[in-house]
Amino acid sequence: MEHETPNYGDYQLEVYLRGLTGVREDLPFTFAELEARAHATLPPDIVSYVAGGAGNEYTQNANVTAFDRWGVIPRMLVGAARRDLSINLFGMALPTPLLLAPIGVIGLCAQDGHGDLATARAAATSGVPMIASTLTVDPLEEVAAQFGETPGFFQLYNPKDRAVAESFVSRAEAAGFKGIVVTLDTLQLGWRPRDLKLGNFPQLKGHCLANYFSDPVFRTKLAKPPEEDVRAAALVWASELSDPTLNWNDLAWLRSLTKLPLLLKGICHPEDAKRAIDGGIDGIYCSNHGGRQANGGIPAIDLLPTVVEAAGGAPVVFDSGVRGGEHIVKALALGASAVAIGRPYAYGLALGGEDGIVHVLRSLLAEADLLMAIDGYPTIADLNPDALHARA
Ligand SMILES: Cc1cc2nc3c(=O)[nH]c(=O)nc-3n(C[C@H](O)[C@H](O)[C@H](O)COP(=O)(O)O)c2cc1C
Ligand SMILES: CCCCC(=O)C(=O)O
Repeated sequence: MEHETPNYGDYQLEVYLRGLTGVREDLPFTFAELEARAHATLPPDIVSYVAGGAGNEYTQNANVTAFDRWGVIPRMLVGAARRDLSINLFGMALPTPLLLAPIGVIGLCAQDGHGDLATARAAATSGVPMIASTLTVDPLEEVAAQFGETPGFFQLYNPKDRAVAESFVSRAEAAGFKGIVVTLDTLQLGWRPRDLKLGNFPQLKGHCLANYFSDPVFRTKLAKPPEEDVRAAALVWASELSDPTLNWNDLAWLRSLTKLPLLLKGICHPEDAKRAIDGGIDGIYCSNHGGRQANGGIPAIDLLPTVVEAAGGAPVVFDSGVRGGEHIVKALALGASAVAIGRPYAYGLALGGEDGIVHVLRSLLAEADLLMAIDGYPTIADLNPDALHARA
């Protein structure tokens, strides 16, 4: 059978031959180096915001180390010369199992302050869909215009005023987004000591609110337009961004927002997953927000298997702690339908703009693909819990 996707591991050869292939030789190949160099490049308040997590960051760090509990069991001579990493998500044929997680300040990780547009272009180049945050620097229509053939998802923070939510979703539909992600774990902002210490919340300075400020329904709430008084507009935004009273009785209303595939982000309990699917939600997004929201939580990967089981075959997107190809392979083996990348691409953007994101994605895919080749799992369908050994 002819495989549609390339062997992503071939990036290794391109890198070795970089003098001939034009690969950027100045970009890192490990997360540790990516992070260290991005932190040295970005302004300190952005480093604090992107790198920081809730409390003493136990959950944030455990998200990553929890993957070490699992080992991929090598299988030999299974015929893994060609791999197929393609997936089908809500009827969309995607070349890879990756997505770009919504990152609210991604705009500010780019030198020109338009990182949303660079991310959208990287999505177009790589075929990895971007989940654009509500909190983009550029209006969602301008972000979507960069997607090319790659489908995009829009992430909604459900605002207090339902008319604002409806406005965002209808704008996203009109702009051509192919799915909506409603984030549930940020009804209140977490306790983030790094930012507290700096008195740092970028949005309160009016950063990354241009999409919000471009919304005609939101603008009706402002005494003066943001162009005249950005501080006052940011304060209205802060009070309106999220409805902390949202609850399961609102599920039917959430469902009624769109006919597009609808996912709920932040679901980590099997009963919540079941309730969402029973209520007509199309997919679950299992995530603990990278440990930025609640400290003392369980690493998200530990909760993925029961969420997958409860979702009963509905797609489950996973993020939180994915730093390398092995993490992608393990999340897929534990039942994720797709894996979203968070901080690594923000750092790739900081170091190399659109090229930096593409490099990070290609590196992650190469590492995952070579692991599947070497350990004998040629397709994503071959990855299941039997591929993993759990250390006690
Ligand atoms: C700087 C930053 C901003 C974020 N903004 C959003 C956002 O606007 N909406 C959202 O649903 N999640 C947001 N997230 C959470 C990510 O979508 C994702 O769940 C998280 O980054 C995964 O953790 P990891 O990056 O440690 O792998 C943000 C994460 C970071 C690091
Ligand atoms: C009010 C939430 C801001 C964006 C976000 O999700 C994050 O910083 O993690």
